Amino acid sequence: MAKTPLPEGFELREGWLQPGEADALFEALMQQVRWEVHRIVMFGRPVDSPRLSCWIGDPGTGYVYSRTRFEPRPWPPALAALRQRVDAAAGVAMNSVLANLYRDGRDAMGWHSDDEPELGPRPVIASLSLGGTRRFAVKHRRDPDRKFTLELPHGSLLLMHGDSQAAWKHALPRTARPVRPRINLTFRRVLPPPGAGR
Ligand SMILES: O=C(O)CCC(=O)C(=O)O
Ligand SMILES: [Fe+2]
Repeated sequence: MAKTPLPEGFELREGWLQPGEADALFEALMQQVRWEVHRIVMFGRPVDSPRLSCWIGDPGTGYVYSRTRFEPRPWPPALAALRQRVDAAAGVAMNSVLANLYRDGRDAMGWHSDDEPELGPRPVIASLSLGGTRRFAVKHRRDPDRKFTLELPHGSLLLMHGDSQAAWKHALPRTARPVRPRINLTFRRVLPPPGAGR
């Protein structure tokens, strides 16, 4: 069936992983990832983020997120081979991934863009979804009439590139529907700080 094309900079590949492969990856990540509550700063106050997370990456890919610095944990075995496939799909050598576990419909992520300076001006982000399908909401930063939602099913890969972060915000809203736990992996390429390697 024909689907409405997404705005430039967004591309959804459903069934990027076969269901069996996606099931196995979900189970492996549940075991291998050190899931923790990240504290973020909101309106100047520290709050627990409503989900479990783990920042994973190569050494030197420390990352500031919601004004909190995270040092990456090493890559779990389940991601070692997957990483190369993500790189091939995205056309970028990813060096880090933010893993999020949404335990139920109350876990969520608020409106933001992945526009941290460490990612450079037009980052490529590859977002792999596993487990329960959740709705991903996108809205334009300047034009409130431009917005859309996407269902992100088990095994799907959402690629965001170009102006997707500079011009748009995204969120993973809460839902009152019963939903299975969901893991999302957003692979990123953190650039070395200016002056590094000289
Ligand atoms: O869970 C999702 O699909 C979104 C995650 C996200 O936006 C992020 O990690 O920056
Ligand atoms: Fe994001």
